Amino acid sequence: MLEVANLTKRFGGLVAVDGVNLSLPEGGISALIGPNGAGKTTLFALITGFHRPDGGSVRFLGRDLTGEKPFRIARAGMVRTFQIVQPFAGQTVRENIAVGAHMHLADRAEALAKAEDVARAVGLSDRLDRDAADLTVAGRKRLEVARALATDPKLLLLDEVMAGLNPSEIRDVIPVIRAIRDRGVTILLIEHVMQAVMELSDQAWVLNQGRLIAAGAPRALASDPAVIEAYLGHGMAERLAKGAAHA
Ligand SMILES: Nc1ncnc2c1ncn2[C@@H]1O[C@H](COP(=O)(O)OP(=O)(O)OP(=O)(O)O)[C@@H](O)[C@H]1O
Repeated sequence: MLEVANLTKRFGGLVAVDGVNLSLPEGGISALIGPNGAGKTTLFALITGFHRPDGGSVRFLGRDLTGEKPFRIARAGMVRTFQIVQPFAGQTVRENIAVGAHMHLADRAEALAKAEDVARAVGLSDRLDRDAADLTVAGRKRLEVARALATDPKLLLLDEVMAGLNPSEIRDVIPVIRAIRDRGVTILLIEHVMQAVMELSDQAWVLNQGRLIAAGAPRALASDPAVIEAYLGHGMAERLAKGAAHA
């Protein structure tokens, strides 16, 4: 579905994304993980047109979308969410979601009806008439997902939708993401909450210092020495293994 080849982005002397190759099949949930500053959000921004790559290509459903504008990429069916949610204050939750629905629906009534359908899917039905600015952090995260979902994406890229949520809020969001997958939307998520990565994703890629260093089933990656070192520092895999042997 999504083919990323040799994708590269530099910020001055820093290579934030360094020759990344990634092939995402249609269906299911995949995760992109890695330590802070690894380049995950930059990779999302390159894929969805918010940054122009310095090299490499992005193909989606057989079309070359490299360097296209975000709006055109969204129209092609690939939409991202943002870590920092900025709802349109002074507008209701329903109106905020309808903004996404207008991507394909010119008619106001149809867009508002679509917003109601999407609000049900993300568990915001009871807050449709509230001012979006009054939502809690967890509510805003759901609103961000809803706005993206209202564009009818084929591939939804979720950037840390669980950041800032407490454990019970995280537990509540996991089935929402599964339900979106069950609607036929393919999902790629950036997530630091490992419990969620383990529960949700079929496969994961690990990014470190702009490079992909591992890929596979999330449980296998958790014991991969290269992944442990990326998160905890050089030599940690060996020290952990010795510790386990002595225990
Ligand atoms: N617009 C920018 N200008 C300059 N440097 C940037 C810019 N955006 C990101 N960077 C740098 O690129 C690197 C990768 O950042 P990025 O936000 O993609 O990482 P990340 O893996 O998403 O991190 P986190 O998990 O903390 O969100 C970092 O060193 C960051 O400081």
